[in-house]
Amino acid sequence: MADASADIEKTAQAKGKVVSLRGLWPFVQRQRGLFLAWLLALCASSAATLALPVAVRGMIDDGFRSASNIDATFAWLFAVTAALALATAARFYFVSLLGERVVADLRQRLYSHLLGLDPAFFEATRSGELVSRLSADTELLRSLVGSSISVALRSFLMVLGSIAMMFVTSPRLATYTMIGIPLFVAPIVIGSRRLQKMSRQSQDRVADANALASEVLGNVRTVQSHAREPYERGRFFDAVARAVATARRRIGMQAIVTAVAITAFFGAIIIVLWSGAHDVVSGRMSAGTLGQFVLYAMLGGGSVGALAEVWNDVQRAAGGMGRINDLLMERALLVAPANPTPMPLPLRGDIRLNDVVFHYPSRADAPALEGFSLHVRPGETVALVGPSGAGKSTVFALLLRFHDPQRGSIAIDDIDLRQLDPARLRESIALVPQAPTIFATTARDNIRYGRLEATDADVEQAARSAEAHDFIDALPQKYASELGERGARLSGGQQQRIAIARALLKDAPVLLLDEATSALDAQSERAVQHALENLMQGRTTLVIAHRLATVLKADRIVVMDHGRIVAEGTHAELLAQGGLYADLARLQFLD
Ligand SMILES: Nc1ncnc2c1ncn2[C@@H]1O[C@H](COP(=O)(O)OP(=O)(O)OP(=O)(O)O)[C@@H](O)[C@H]1O
Repeated sequence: MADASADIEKTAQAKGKVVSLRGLWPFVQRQRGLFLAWLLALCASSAATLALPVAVRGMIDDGFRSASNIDATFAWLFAVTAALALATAARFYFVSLLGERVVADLRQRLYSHLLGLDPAFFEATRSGELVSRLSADTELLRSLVGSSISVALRSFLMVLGSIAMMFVTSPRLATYTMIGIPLFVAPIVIGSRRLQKMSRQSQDRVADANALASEVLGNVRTVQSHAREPYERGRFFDAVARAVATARRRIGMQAIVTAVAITAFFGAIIIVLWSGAHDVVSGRMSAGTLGQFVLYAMLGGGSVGALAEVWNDVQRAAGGMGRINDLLMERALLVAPANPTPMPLPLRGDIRLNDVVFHYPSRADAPALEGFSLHVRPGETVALVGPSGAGKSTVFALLLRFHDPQRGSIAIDDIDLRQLDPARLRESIALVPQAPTIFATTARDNIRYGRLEATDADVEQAARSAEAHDFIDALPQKYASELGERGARLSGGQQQRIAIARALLKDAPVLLLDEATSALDAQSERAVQHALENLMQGRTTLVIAHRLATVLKADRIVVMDHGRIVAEGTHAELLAQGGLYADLARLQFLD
């Protein structure tokens, strides 16, 4: 949690190669109309800006000669200003909308791409990281397309236009200005580089403090149970103080750079004015022309500044796009074959694991299943028991085709899972996990997750069979009550019954049940057990068993250890054999 928030803040500062932004082009192309409208408005507003100094010269040189001249030049000035206002408004509108649309499109595509990736990908990637790609990085791109690129291109046009117009206005002054520029710009560039580094350090310090706060607040019970509030307060205060100290150095540097920039900018203009004033006095140049030149110089200088400022944003957005590109390049491996075998209807629910060898991608040295073979007949209930890490959950993961085994095969109704479309396969299997997910929505929609088209009556029917109806009915808004973090909190047993109701609605022929290890009170236990019996009726069931009642009811018990089956039989047979099962039973079921 702490890591994730620090990641979000730190990665958002990282810069990337500007070529990564090429990945954005297809998204911009899909908004061709808006893009062209923006370009047109951009050209119009740039032309109007560049026309302003010319209008000002007309005003200075001719405007004061007669009343009619005054009216004409001021009308011209007004027209240019009006054109500038209109074109700027249009540019702002088109480019902001372009930014919103491009990023909405990118977000949607990225999200649906992520949903299609393999479970193995999600095991290796933290969800906080993905959320940061979807939020912080796309936000960077929104401000890039919606503003920075526009500012960059406009400033670029302004720099080119101003330089050209400076040469048109006074080649001599323009040449001097060009020669003088590097002398003024060099200290600013050097200062800005240092400033950037300091600003990164300062952001890192802030991120450190935030990461610390998020870790402590996320685990506040542990902190309070150790009475470590003063200690944590001290740590946070130190972290904040470090952030302020770094920020102070940055602020000092920024003040100096600003002073140098102002001196360089206005100093240069004063020098140009001074030299131009001599030209005006000696009659080589009109006062209006000098005014025009100075305005172009200011426009050009200001635009260089804007370009430098925005360049930082462009590089940061490039970093974001690079990371998004990497995600978009991820390919799912567990996809449906070109011609998937259709799921048999009705599915009998015959399951066969044949000499399966499997290790998780991140654990090549440690096989989770080693030569594992199991046949579960249609309608049979098989209980998997074994110590922690024996490979029980892995059997479930392989049956759902979250991974493919490295050796051996897995078949349902004698069809190899690899010949099926994974989505169709998963529709035929209901999983009731140990800690079910309760979404932040109503109780009704939480159950309906099992079958989206189920009617309210179906949902209630499922809830009754899952022994969930009574407690839902007792909630303030009954089935319309919000659950999840901000809604009504449910007990472990109640959550399980919601999951059981979901599985009942799904009505899949194969059931994978991971019993909760945490003990429920006797009443909840009975309710859950009863709900499960309703659910298991007529389905092929594999259950990771932690309760005596479950193993007693199972047709067969399979004892696993180190990824292998070490014993098989009924409870009584296995107890009689002694060994691992007898030990486990003593610890788990019979205490
Ligand atoms: N996503 C994963 N990535 C890497 N290794 C994993 C992963 N999940 C499980 N393992 C490893 O695979 C082995 C089998 O784990 P599995 O979760 O199947 O055991 P289990 O019998 O279900 O244990 P428990 O009863 O504690 O849930 C263990 O050694 C475990 O560390």
